[in-house]
Amino acid sequence: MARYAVGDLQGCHREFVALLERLAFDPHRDQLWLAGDLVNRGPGSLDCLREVRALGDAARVILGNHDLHLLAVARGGATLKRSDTLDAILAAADRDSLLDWLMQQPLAVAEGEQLMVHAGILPQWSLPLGLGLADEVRQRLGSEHGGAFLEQMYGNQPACWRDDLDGIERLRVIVNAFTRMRFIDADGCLDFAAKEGLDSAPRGFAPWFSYPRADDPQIIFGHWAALEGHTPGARVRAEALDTGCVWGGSLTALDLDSGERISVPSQQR
Ligand SMILES: Nc1ncnc2c1ncn2[C@@H]1O[C@H](COP(=O)(O)OP(=O)(O)OP(=O)(O)OP(=O)(O)OC[C@H]2O[C@@H](n3cnc4c(N)ncnc43)[C@H](O)[C@@H]2O)[C@@H](O)[C@H]1O
Repeated sequence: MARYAVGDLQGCHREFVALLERLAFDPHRDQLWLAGDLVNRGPGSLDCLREVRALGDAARVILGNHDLHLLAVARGGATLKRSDTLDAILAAADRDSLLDWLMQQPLAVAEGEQLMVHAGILPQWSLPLGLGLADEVRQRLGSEHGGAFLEQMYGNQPACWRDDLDGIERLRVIVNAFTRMRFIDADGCLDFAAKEGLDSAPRGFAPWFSYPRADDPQIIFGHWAALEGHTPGARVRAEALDTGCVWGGSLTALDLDSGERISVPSQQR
């Protein structure tokens, strides 16, 4: 059995198919972890959703900010943005079953010492605490209050985690850390403005992976395309897998057992 993790698809369906072929991926035998952002910005979001869901138990999926945006538009009253490419999903005959499936996905997946998250994990969250917090969001999304939560999810405040946060403020920090984080300060407060390379760090902020942790999981993440798969200065075991397929880069898989990276070139642009 082979186990692979793949970075952000963002609707890069042709590249996804090419990558699975390249891996000789067999869903009866192998396992595929997907680091979130299956959809948006690329042209094949609907096909990506269908393809991943069809993998059944062979796929382990987490939610990224764009997946949550799709859910917020479909079920939380949020509006589409001009750059969104989600119309085909919203108009699809199987829309509801796809969205029901997506809504059940977690914010984190862990096996042994390996953790997969979309954006990252705050350095002050141990692995068990982080998994518990991710589960709080999963339970809310999967509950009868899931739609109400999606209506309140957007927002940048509070920017800092506190153990005593509760209600929507608590859930919002959890969502933002797991799905939108790039730069944080020494107190673990999130910046939401800088999206590009490491030299775009605001004063007093640094990449989340440059802060040491008390434990040492291997942290597999996507989200940050400008890293181009690299984590210079990391003080944790971090594997950046968003190699910017939708921006003309490549789609990358990490062999979770050997550490080998396998990429196919983007066909976008
Ligand atoms: N709780 C919540 N609150 C608020 N919003 C929420 C939310 N939950 C979900 N959302 C939603 O999240 C969605 C995305 O928000 P945005 O704010 O538009 O997304 P983003 O940070 O740009 O994220 P993205 O995932 O696209 O980043 P990427 O690194 O690929 O691209 C980032 C930049 O990197 C650049 N880039 C890519 N490759 C690069 C490279 N090699 N070098 C330099 N720059 C590169 C790109 O040009 C791009 O500008 C929105 O629809 C929003 O509604």
